[in-house]
Amino acid sequence: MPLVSMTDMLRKAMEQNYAVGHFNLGNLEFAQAILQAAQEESAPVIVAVSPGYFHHLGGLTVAATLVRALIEEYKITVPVALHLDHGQSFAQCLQAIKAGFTSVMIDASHFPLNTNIAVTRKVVEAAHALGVSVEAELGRIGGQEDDLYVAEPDAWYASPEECQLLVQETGVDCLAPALGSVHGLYRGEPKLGFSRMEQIRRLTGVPLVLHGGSGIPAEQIARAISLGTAKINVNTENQLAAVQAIQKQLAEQPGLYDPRQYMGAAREAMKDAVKAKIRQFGCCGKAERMPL
Ligand SMILES: O=C(O)C[C@@H](O)[C@H](O)C(=O)COP(=O)(O)O
Ligand SMILES: [Zn+2]
Repeated sequence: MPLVSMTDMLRKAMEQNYAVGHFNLGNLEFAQAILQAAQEESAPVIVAVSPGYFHHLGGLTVAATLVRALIEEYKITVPVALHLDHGQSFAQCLQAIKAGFTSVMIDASHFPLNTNIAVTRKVVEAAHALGVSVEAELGRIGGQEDDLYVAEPDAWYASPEECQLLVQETGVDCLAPALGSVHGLYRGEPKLGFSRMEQIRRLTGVPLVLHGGSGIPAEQIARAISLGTAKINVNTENQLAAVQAIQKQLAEQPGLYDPRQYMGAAREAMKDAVKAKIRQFGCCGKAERMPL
């Protein structure tokens, strides 16, 4: 089955009130777990690679080749989009497209709005000419730069009017507005900006993306989906599932050294974690089967 862009899968998700899971690729076992879970749940899925992992994975071409090979080997028939996560520049987005990615995110959110619009528009023009979907970001999603947000609390929540302008001026396929979610573990209860989310959905009309999808309570996920969130990014929960499974194996068998055993346990734990997210997002059974 060929890889597909995110455009149709996200439009359908928004119309039918569910979200497609975006899961980041950390190594071989992540790829295996994500693809097998999606296939077993009959769900479209987004496999994502962020720049911090390029070196670890051996580069973008290795990541793309790995995903394509596993799709063929496992006879995956659900739609799979291969997505560049948090792309940092026009050049990096082109590099991903050249490597075979079918979707890119251009994260120009740290620039002033005009520059964000200009960079995003350039990526959209190049990507759309090749049938590749584009995600943009506005505002700043917390995580490693938490101190910045203490100094600039408004940056946690994107302005609906600026989101409208960004979408109108660029033609992006989906938008990740900062709405109080953070990457990694939450310190306390997440406080998503639902009224802004509703306004942004109304003003932009595009599927919305929720970054920092790990650790958000189920009722907030359901509410976000009801307000137009059609893509939810998850990484930390899969990483935790993997490391906890490895720790358990090693605690039970301290002399263990065969990676098939401890990495196999990690893969099974991630597969269960991905399946649970797919079900929580209402995406189970939503795949239109693709030809092999
Ligand atoms: O960790 C990465 O490199 C990717 C993440 O930024 C991803 O885009 C994301 O939003 C996942 O958030 P998490 O579930 O809080 O790790
Ligand atoms: Zn993210």
